[in-house]
Amino acid sequence: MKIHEKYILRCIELGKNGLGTTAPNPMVGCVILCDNTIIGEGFTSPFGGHHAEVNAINSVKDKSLLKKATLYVSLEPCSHFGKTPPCTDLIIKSGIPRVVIGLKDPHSKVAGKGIHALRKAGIEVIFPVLEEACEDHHKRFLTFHLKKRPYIILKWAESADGYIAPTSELREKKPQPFWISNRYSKQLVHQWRAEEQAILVGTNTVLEDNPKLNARTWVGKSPLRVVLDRELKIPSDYNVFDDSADTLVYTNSDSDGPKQKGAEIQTIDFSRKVVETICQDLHSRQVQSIIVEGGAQTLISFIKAKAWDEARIFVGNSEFGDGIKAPVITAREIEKKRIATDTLRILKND
Ligand SMILES: NC(=O)C1=CN([C@@H]2O[C@H](COP(=O)(O)OP(=O)(O)OC[C@H]3O[C@@H](n4cnc5c(N)ncnc54)[C@H](OP(=O)(O)O)[C@@H]3O)[C@@H](O)[C@H]2O)C=CC1
Ligand SMILES: Nc1c(N[C@@H]2O[C@H](COP(=O)(O)O)[C@@H](O)[C@H]2O)[nH]c(=O)[nH]c1=O
Ligand SMILES: [Zn+2]
Repeated sequence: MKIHEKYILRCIELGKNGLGTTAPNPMVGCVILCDNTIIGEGFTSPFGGHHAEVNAINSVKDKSLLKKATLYVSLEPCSHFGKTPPCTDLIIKSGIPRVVIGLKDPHSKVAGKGIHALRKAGIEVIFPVLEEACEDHHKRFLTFHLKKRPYIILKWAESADGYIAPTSELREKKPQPFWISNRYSKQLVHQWRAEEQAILVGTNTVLEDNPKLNARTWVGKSPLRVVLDRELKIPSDYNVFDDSADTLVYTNSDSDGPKQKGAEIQTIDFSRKVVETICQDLHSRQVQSIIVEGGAQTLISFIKAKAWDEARIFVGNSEFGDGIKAPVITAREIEKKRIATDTLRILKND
């Protein structure tokens, strides 16, 4: 591996520390190298805080070394005033002579302007380096800006014979999820929930499972719970309206419906292109990533609309024989691994 690639990879590793806290900012990583020694490192602080470049420069003890250092960063440094001043100004002021950038920023406020500002100041700029790996790392941010919708992760658990739920006779009367995957997978799902900004489920899933949809067995913020409820029939004492996370309800009903405590009720037209409408609305709310957790009808509507980027499928070891069929999906499998008794398959929609 070439030297620049090695340090851009390190930037990606550092950037991962920002997963779940930086959005709508990208989770950037930054390394400062002098005489083959790392003298500073940083990653994006939680939203509103410092960018990765600022944290990396601040971490350098002997600032005089910056005059002969190289700064590596996974995404083009910003050149505009957002919540914080432009990183390009700080890099130029610090006297760093060389900057290596993984990927150009697609954000209309940056898009090459950062590179231009650095070069104009006489800094040597090298880019792109490990562009594909940086694109993958910044997939949420890129999808949001380029496709004008959140990065969409479909997730479900299916039995060994391909069902997401058994027949209603097999289920208990009381609303609760019928578990297919094991408790290790369940905790992993809570980790995933803490990594994304929102989670969406269909009406039947809420009525039949009364799910909590939070990240209660993991550290971090629970996502915004997004619930489809065309006729506002979900009872207001259901778990999705508890105070463990915010909730947004998409409805077609202009009647007042039950008064869901604290939940935001958004009326949309359910008669056409529902998935596209939801994607647009979530984009306007600055939601950069969402997990769609089911049920089958909801997942299938996202698959049909080609509105998905990744599918994470747990396959359990029990067989149901009958029930609600899991969605059928064909895409490139990027990972397959065992989680105790479960198999986890991750597919990518290229
Ligand atoms: N194993 C697993 O991973 C999971 C299993 N499940 C199980 O799945 C079952 C529920 O699945 P399923 O019956 O398919 O129901 P869903 O949870 O997908 O809900 C379907 C309903 O949601 C509304 N809806 C969903 N998508 C759209 C859309 N694009 N446009 C308009 N309305 C939409 C409609 O309600 P309306 O008709 O009122 O307008 C529709 O009837 C439950 O038994 C649950 O336990 C659920 C999640 C995950
Ligand atoms: N049954 C099933 C899942 N079901 C999903 O999890 C939801 C319950 O979430 P919570 O109330 O927060 O625990 C449920 O409504 C459905 O969306 N998930 C899985 O990983 N494996 C499983 O076997
Ligand atoms: Zn910046």
